[in-house]
Amino acid sequence: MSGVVLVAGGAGYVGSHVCLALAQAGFTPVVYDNLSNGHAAFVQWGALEQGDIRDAARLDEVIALHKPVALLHFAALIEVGESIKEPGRFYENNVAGAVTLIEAARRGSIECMVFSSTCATYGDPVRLPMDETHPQAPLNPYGRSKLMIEQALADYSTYASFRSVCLRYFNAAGADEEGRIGERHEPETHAIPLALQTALGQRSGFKLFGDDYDTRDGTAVRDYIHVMDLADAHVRALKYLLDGGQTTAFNLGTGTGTTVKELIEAIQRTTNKPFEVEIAPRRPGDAPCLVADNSRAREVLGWRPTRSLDDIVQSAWRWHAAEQDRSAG
Ligand SMILES: NC(=O)c1ccc[n+]([C@@H]2O[C@H](COP(=O)([O-])OP(=O)(O)OC[C@H]3O[C@@H](n4cnc5c(N)ncnc54)[C@H](O)[C@@H]3O)[C@@H](O)[C@H]2O)c1
Ligand SMILES: O=c1ccn([C@@H]2O[C@H](COP(=O)(O)OP(=O)(O)O[C@H]3O[C@H](CO)[C@@H](O)[C@H](O)[C@H]3O)[C@@H](O)[C@H]2O)c(=O)[nH]1
Repeated sequence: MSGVVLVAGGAGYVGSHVCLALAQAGFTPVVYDNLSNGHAAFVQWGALEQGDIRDAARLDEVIALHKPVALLHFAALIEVGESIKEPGRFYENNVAGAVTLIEAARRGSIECMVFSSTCATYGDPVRLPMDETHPQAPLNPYGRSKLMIEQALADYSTYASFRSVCLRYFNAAGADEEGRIGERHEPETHAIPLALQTALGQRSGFKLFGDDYDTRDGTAVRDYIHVMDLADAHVRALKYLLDGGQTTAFNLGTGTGTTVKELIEAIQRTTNKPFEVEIAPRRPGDAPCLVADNSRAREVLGWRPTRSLDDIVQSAWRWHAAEQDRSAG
């Protein structure tokens, strides 16, 4: 399969890795990004069209120019803490922006889209691992903004023949194995980059948020999934839709949980640089344990995560160490 695909938010962390996988699979990604949190240097596998998803006229222009066959939508504000402080920005960008984008796609005769959703739409687990039928009760405006678009997409499918796949990522992590792109969020709030920056001496210590959870070592459990495994799932979801597949959602996680302590051990082993870990209070809004049941993506998309936690940490370490060298040079 081939064709031009519009990648909204493709200059960001996950979107740029998906562009790499799309190009490897024979597609032509065109990135549409306002560069608010993205990086022009991450756009290496197709054109960059600068623009905002809330700008209908600019979207019409770009879609008319490139005539994409499908849309992949990553463009969003992503920081949970910020969403609690400024919910309106999240509803404006992630909800109103997504609707503007979907409407532009429909005007441009695009019939389907892949949407970046999140396990944060589930909220506190009522059973583990979580499958796609798990109740969705987000704990914060970020998660709710994503759930609202999932619900809008269900209506677009039922009433407007606009099909979609919602991909509910668990914890995206790691980097392109060749070190061309990686995770660069500003400010950074994710555990792996923060710990690696601590190992590099860029931060004085790592704060571990809570060691009093009801888990095997008291620290929170997450399902870390390699960003290139995520990218592979996007290519499969796109092909599924282009083959006429119906609207649905898939969990993207490995099915294996890792505690924060285990994660820090893996990072110290790989980097061989011990660093100080301070036990801090729980971070508000954090669930004790989030682990995916990924059976549906395995069965319907034929997807299998192939990279381990060590692969995640090693690829991320290479990227962060090279970033440090780049900024020093
Ligand atoms: N990183 C994770 O662990 C994770 C987990 C679950 C879901 N997600 C979802 O995946 C997607 C990508 O996340 P990421 O980590 O790559 O984030 P990111 O911030 O690196 O990428 C988001 C991109 O969207 C762009 N963008 C934001 N608002 C825009 C707008 N109004 N118009 C145009 N471009 C805009 C940013 O400039 C950035 O390039 C997001 O939708 C996020 O909610 C991420
Ligand atoms: O300095 C830190 C940072 C994180 N953690 C812990 O490490 C784990 C992972 O945290 P993080 O990397 O911040 O990811 P999550 O908060 O698990 O991921 C959320 O954040 C994403 C937004 O980027 C959402 O999309 C995901 O769905 C959502 O689960 C959690 O238990 C945190 O409490 C620490 O102990 N210290």
